[in-house]
Amino acid sequence: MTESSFFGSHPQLRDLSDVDDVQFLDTTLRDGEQAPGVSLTPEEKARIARGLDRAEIDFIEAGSACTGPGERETIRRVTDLDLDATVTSFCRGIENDVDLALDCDVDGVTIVVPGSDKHIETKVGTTHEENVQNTEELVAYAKDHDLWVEVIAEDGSRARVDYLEKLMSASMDAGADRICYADTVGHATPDDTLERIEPMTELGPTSTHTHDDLGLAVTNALVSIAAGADLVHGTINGIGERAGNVALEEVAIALDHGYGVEPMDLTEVYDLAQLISRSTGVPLAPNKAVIGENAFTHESGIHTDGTLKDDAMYEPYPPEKVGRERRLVLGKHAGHAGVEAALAEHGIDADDDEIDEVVERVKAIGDRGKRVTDADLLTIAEEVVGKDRERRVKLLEMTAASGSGTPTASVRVEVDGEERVASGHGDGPVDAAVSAVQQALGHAADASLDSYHVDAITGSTDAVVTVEVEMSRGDNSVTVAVSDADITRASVEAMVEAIDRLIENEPEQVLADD
Ligand SMILES: CC(=O)SCCNC(=O)CCNC(=O)[C@H](O)C(C)(C)COP(=O)(O)OP(=O)(O)OC[C@H]1O[C@@H](n2cnc3c(N)ncnc32)[C@H](O)[C@@H]1OP(=O)(O)O
Repeated sequence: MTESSFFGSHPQLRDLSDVDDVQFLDTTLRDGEQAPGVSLTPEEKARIARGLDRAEIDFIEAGSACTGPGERETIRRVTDLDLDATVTSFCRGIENDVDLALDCDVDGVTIVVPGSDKHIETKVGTTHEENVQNTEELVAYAKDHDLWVEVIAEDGSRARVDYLEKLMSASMDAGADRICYADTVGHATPDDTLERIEPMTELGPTSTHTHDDLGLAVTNALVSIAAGADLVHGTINGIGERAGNVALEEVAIALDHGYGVEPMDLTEVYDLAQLISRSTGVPLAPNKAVIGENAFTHESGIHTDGTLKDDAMYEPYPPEKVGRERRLVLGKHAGHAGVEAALAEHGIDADDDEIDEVVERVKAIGDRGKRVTDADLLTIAEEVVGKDRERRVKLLEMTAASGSGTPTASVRVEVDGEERVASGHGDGPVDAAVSAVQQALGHAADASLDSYHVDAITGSTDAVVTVEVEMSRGDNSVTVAVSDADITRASVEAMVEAIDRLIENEPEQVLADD
């Protein structure tokens, strides 16, 4: 935390560390779902809403009731959950939209009315005066129906400042609980934000809704709070229209780490981010703050060495703060300290010269543009340390069939020198083959598949694919990558090799035919 605050030194801004409470309105289920191609089922929305509630998010915008009966069913699934959060629906400045929201039993509505000339005249086709009057009537109508009401002036960042004040002031006078500044198209600089939101905060409780088209969504949210806003709209993972909404986890960590303000339970955020990514099909960028795969992963030798000496050497805050763990991985940039630590983790003793030899070979794999898996490291280490290793489990043969019927597969494996044959079925050929392997291996296959990742090396249908799996059994975990033109074969080979590694030091009985 800083001694003298940049924000606090500006006459119109408050010091963020003096802010008592900032609330969040999560709109992942509404604005987030507006990201092209995203559509959530009622079950998915309910699961995400429960996660948001666990993370102590204050408001959940569950959708836009006006969208249609399917959307209303998803909103009802959320309102039925009886969450601690206040559940809202987006409504246009239309009475019927409020009625449709009421049908979904929401606690409140965000009423979105046009704010800029463009939105008033060209989009909605009304006048400035009529827009104010309509807004007043709608707020009164929603309040008469016991709803919590926030009025959002759409495209507020391109609105005329005097008109924005007039519209927002009329909304508060009509009984709105809060008003919201919206940088709908992500056009605003911090100066634009301050110019518009500061007078709004004089009128009543003010929220801020920022988008990331200029990469300024977090900055503008922070400027808004410093100018007096006390509620931030945003989405987890920053999904949303175009370049997305402000990522709530980024605002949360900036407030927490920088200013000691805790607007949500950040320890829940990583699980939530993954759930949302899986449900929406929008992958998490590896370099994304807080939730990206690389946010707490160190590969380069200098960083790994520093991190081994002091966890905080190359991290602004510990991963546990956001429900994550640190990972040290090996690659082209590895150094002696990182390799030594990785070998120790796998119980391999090597002297300094042997470690240096392993470093050289690890770098050679990296130089070929490849990731270095645990299996690569262990194979290199075994060669360098001169330890011969007998594989206990080998895949000898595999066939898989899929078509209009249930996918099936059969495998022939060698287990401690003995051949076994088994078959299985599943949701697809990979699933069927994995089931067959599990049949063949019995208890030895009691390992969990923690991650499964496929990369096509070339972009055509005859591409060689690399399947990378991470599997664990008890406290041990291992990553293995296998490349093959056949995705099923690569998947099964990778899993069999991972299991072989995991049971390496286990007694013979573990592979007994059971
Ligand atoms: C900033 C934002 O995120 S805006 C939210 C975006 N969300 C959505 O669009 C929700 C999903 N939308 C839908 O399912 C459909 O667009 C519906 C059901 C809402 C409307 O469908 P349609 O009646 O077919 O209208 P259409 O989509 O063609 O056009 C939108 C209408 O909403 C009107 N409208 C847009 N914003 C507002 C507003 N803030 N207040 C009042 N009316 C508005 C437009 O003027 C237009 O009406 P018009 O055809 O009379 O000119």
